[in-house]
Amino acid sequence: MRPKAIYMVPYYLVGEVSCRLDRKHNYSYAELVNDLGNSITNIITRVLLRNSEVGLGSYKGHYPFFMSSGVEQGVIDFWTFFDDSKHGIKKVGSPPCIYLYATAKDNLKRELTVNDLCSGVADEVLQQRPATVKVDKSDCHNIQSKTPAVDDHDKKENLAKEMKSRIRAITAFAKPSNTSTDAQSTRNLSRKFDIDPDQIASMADSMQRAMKEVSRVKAEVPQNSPSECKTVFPKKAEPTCATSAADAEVIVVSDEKLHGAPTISAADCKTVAIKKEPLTSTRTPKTNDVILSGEKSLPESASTSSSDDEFESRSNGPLLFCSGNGKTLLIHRHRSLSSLKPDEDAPKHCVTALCVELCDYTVQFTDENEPKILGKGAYGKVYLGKYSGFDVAVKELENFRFEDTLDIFKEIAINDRARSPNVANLLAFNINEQPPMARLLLEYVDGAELREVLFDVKPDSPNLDSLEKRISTVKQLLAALQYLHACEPPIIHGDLEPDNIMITHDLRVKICDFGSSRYDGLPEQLDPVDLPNFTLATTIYSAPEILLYDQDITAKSDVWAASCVALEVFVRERSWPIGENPSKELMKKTMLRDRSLDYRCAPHQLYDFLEGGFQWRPQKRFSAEELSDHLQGITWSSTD
Ligand SMILES: Nc1ncnc2c1ncn2[C@@H]1O[C@H](COP(=O)(O)OP(=O)(O)OP(=O)(O)O)[C@@H](O)[C@H]1O
Repeated sequence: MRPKAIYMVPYYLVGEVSCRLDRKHNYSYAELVNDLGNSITNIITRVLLRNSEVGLGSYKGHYPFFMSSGVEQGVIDFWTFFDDSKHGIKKVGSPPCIYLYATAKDNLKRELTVNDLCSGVADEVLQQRPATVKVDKSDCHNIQSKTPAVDDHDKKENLAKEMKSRIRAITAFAKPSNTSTDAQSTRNLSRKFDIDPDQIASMADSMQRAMKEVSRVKAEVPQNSPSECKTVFPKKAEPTCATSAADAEVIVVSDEKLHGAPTISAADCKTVAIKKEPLTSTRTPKTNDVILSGEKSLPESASTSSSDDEFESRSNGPLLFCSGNGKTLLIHRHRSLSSLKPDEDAPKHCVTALCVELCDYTVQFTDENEPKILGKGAYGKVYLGKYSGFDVAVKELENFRFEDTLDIFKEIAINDRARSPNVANLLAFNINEQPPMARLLLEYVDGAELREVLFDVKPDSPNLDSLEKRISTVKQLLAALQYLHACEPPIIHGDLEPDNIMITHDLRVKICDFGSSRYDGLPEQLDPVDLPNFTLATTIYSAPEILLYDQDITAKSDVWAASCVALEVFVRERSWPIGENPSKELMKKTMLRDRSLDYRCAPHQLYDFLEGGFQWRPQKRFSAEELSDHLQGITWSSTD
């Protein structure tokens, strides 16, 4: 039997780094960080943390991805893991393998695959001085074709040995206990491996930090986590700003504070400093924002310091879940906070927060000992779960093909980024390749689908029995849409319909299911939706350009769908009178015949609003913002 060879290749560079998700889609580092980046970098980090014991030779997860161990101003340290026994080096290159695309300072641009790393091409590339090598991006592909296939077992073993010896040498050099990291030993190592001494010093520095992080994570990840990974969440995502978990009971720091402070002390934890910046359509989230969500908004009065006594006597459950920029925060229930009433109208403060906590969830069972199912979708079921005492929704996606993993990453990345009070926010996730299973832990929406609220009312469903409630529902829906479209890059939901919109018992709107979403305006090759197996669902909420002309979803097609939903909310009838699931052909025929929906049964004040939303040509159609403004401007009389 072949020995199970697991290699970890430390790979360092100073400069930009980008990664590509498959052969076709390149992501520059800037895009990685600013657009998909926060999510993707962190997703990968999280996957690895959750599915693996990180450290030399102990990767047990299924993803031959790299792990970012902290990004600081253009310097990224990461390791590449690949598991020879599971995927084989030959497998490298088939999606969803992540390629590393190294761009050292100045003009050195080379695409590196794991194959390259293994065969030494990476080292060659890295050894070339950025200033003296100018490689055009178009050359990237050549590297791959020039790279010899590493099929031969002995050859792989030799490469592995070589890699390991390098790792050992640099690791020994970088060990915190090694006091001989002087100029001489740097020179020795530099000669031995033919690497620039400055680079050696920076590698050693990175390595030291990385090793510290690895030991910390290793100590924190429970032993049984890799196989039973469903309950494991990362402890901490941002080593450079980290504090110890013990300090992390209540940490909400303002942007300024986080940026200015390399560490957060226990004293900071006792101070809840809220950055008072409400999220509006014009104020889209910034990279470091974390938007409070969860059970309660943190009321303004919480921004005062609390006494030590109170701090000590907090109870166990987290008060708020925050996540964003890879940092997930559980702010624990604090006596002084928990006694406060939730402030319905509190602005959704943007705060920067850090520290995530290792946490478990369990699925909740009915009296008949069956898991409580909240809903079903195309891929799997959504269960009611419990997480640190709080109800959560656990969306399980099963039996997807390995190639579908990218789609799932996309849903996760977008859901993670789409943080709004009117979105069912993503709290955590994990992905298992074998058996194929992805779990998204979402904020639980205690209510019902809008479809049920409108068309299948149950006695305990939230109800929209007054005009005021219906107006508020549509306003919230448009606010959510406006927010998504104002993100940078804009997020297109792509599947707005009453099944994917939930209404809580206190009549808050929460948009779910980002499975069909995409980022708008990214060039085609950057768009993760542009995958071979991606098909757009057409429903009675599809805009004409999608249904009739097979165009891509856009912000304007979301507006069409939202207008259909708005009409349904107001008239409590299906927008198109052709049943719930008409065939595509019937839909097309009806749309071509009628050209527009009949909205004469809606309140007359809404005619202009609906006309704006149902403009046939997307260019003429209102934006979510215009629609929202229009609705705000309508005056209703008491008899309406
Ligand atoms: N956060 C949540 N809280 C409560 N219920 C939820 C939540 N998320 C989803 N559900 C329920 O589960 C159902 C299916 O969820 P969702 O639409 O996200 O799954 P899906 O597999 O993506 O579905 P689709 O087939 O539409 O793609 C929803 O319609 C809703 O009833």
